[in-house]
Amino acid sequence: MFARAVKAAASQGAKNFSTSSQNNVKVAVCGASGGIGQPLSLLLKNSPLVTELSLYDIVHTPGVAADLSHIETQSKVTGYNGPENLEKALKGADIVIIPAGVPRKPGMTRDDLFNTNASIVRDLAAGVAKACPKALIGIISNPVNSTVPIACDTLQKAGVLDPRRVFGVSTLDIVRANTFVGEAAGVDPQKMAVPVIGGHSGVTIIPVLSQTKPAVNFAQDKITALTERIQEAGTEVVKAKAGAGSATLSMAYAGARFALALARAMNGEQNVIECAYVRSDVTEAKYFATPLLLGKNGLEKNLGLPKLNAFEQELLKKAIPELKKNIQKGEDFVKKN
Ligand SMILES: NC(=O)C1=CN([C@@H]2O[C@H](COP(=O)(O)OP(=O)(O)OC[C@H]3O[C@@H](n4cnc5c(N)ncnc54)[C@H](O)[C@@H]3O)[C@@H](O)[C@H]2O)C=CC1
Ligand SMILES: O=C([O-])CC(=O)C(=O)O
Repeated sequence: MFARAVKAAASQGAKNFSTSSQNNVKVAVCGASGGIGQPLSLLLKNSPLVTELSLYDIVHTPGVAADLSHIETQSKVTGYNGPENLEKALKGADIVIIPAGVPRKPGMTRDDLFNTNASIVRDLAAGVAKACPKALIGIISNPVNSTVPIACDTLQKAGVLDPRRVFGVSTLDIVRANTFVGEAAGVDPQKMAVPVIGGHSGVTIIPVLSQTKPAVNFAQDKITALTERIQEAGTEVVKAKAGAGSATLSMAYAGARFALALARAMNGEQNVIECAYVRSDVTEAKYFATPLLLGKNGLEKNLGLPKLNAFEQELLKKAIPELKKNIQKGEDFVKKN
């Protein structure tokens, strides 16, 4: 089952950007004026799968919306500025993607963003609970390991949580793994499918290089180096941007890939598979990323843990305590606030 899933996923990265449209799909982007929000909205505007694009931010949204609305694709673009307009922005949304919040600067961990981003994600999730409780939600804002539990518990407090509809977007880890492993193996990265499981920070990112499709055969020191590069790839970009933020363009690509996978599944396409960070009982951690079969209501079937070799089992052992700590921190925040 898992091998078939990974193979199917291999063809999906490219497909996401080219499929023709069927049903109406309204996507709301919260944080639409930011470094990720703008190029992500551009990619969504360029997709025939999206029929309506609602842009929300606390600044600059009218300008971003006016700009995008001149692009010669069919979707309608609207812009909403400020918390008083949040519910209007979200009304009728089928998919809500959240890249709102501050990014890292060199020397910071993703967890250092918690104090600012926790309340941003909580307030946006509360808006979703009121305006579009059935929407599928993709959370990009860091620290994802904690912001997903925050969103879930906020929806739970409002009495509308359906855990199948809430996803932490870890697609950039898969995109990077496909690129780095493809480059090392001499395979077109678009044809590479590397499962990446766990969470979205440092040791919680677990690339499963023993289960790539096509299979690759590297010496252990190469596997260790590739694993560490995938785990630290976000920091690689933060350092290279030298104070000007973190990954935005590759994240916009990854966010669009994930949002359009949700849209394709909503439209009834079969066998749409992506890894994402969700409420899970696959490991001891209450939230965990694994390959997921997507359907009309979001998570249709969790495809579970891929087969792990001894090296990957050690990675999993290191990830679990850190994940549990990050999850607890998010849950405590919602209890206290
Ligand atoms: N999941 C992942 O793989 C990745 C996650 N990220 C995270 O995405 C987030 C955004 O990053 P960037 O776009 O580079 O930051 P940015 O600072 O360029 O943009 C953030 C946007 O959010 C807006 N915003 C702030 N508070 C808001 C609120 N209450 N409601 C709506 N919008 C609000 C800001 O006005 C700004 O336009 C960061 O937390 C970053 O760490 C970044 C890269 C990858
Ligand atoms: O590293 C960061 O802060 C942004 C991020 O999550 C990534 O690029 O994977």
